[in-house]
Amino acid sequence: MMNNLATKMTTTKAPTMTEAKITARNVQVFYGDKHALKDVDIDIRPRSVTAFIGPSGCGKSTFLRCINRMNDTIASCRVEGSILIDAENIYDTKVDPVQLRAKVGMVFQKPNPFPKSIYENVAYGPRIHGLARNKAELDEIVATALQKAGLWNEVKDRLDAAGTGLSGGQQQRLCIARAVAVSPEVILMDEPCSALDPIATAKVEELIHELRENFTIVIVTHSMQQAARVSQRTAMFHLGNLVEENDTDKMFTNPDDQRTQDYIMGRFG
Ligand SMILES: Nc1ncnc2c1ncn2[C@@H]1O[C@H](COP(=O)(O)OP(=O)(O)OP(=O)(O)O)[C@@H](O)[C@H]1O
Repeated sequence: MMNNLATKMTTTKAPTMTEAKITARNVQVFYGDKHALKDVDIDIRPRSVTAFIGPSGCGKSTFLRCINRMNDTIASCRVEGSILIDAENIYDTKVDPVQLRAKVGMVFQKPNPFPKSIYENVAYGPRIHGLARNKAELDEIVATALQKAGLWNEVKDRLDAAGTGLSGGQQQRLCIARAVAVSPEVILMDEPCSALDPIATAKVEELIHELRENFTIVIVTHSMQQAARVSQRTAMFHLGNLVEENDTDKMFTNPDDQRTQDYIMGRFG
């Protein structure tokens, strides 16, 4: 027994701080006088999917937007505390939010392609960030991003067609291709499937599964089933507090916090 335990202890490496891709400490968010997020501490692991769950208004999207400083665009919003990505404080005055958002891409609830061609939707980011030296390189980046987003075969013969002419599910994968095209390290997804039908949802979930090999993904979802299907870690928010963060399997079978238990059993929210 002791031997088994000793073997387990030497072979199972405990997660350490250095393994975190994103480290948040004492994060507080205010909208004017409203204290929307209170004292959030979390370590988010690289190349894995972390799901944020919790009842409406608990602060999931607010915290997600802290990770690429999208809250900077809301005048009444104030963020305190620190968020490190690869040990760099993204709230440091030296950090350029535009560069940060290339490193930390975002996919929104409603697919929002630009009113331009499929090609231009994907090429826009790499072009403004100077990632291609010529048209051939840009073509390559666009094709690769569309392949990674699982959309290439459906659109390769009509790259000049309008992005807005695609189905909702295809538009969302186009937005994922747009995020992937600038080679981000983190992809934030705010309820990316809420406007999609079950088939399109399944495709996006499959895609999340594949993208996890190369990207750190954080997803806000109202669907417990989706969190269970796509994530390895789950964080539960309630009334502006992060009440529990755990392995997804444990979270949905034997959570530590009564509020998580009540939420996943549908007792509130
Ligand atoms: N732009 C804003 N201005 C003022 N208050 C806001 C703003 N955005 C969010 N809030 C408030 O902050 C709190 C957290 O909102 P947030 O959208 O982060 O919650 P959520 O958990 O993502 O909710 P939902 O699941 O409904 O999207 C809520 O009380 C909300 O009303």
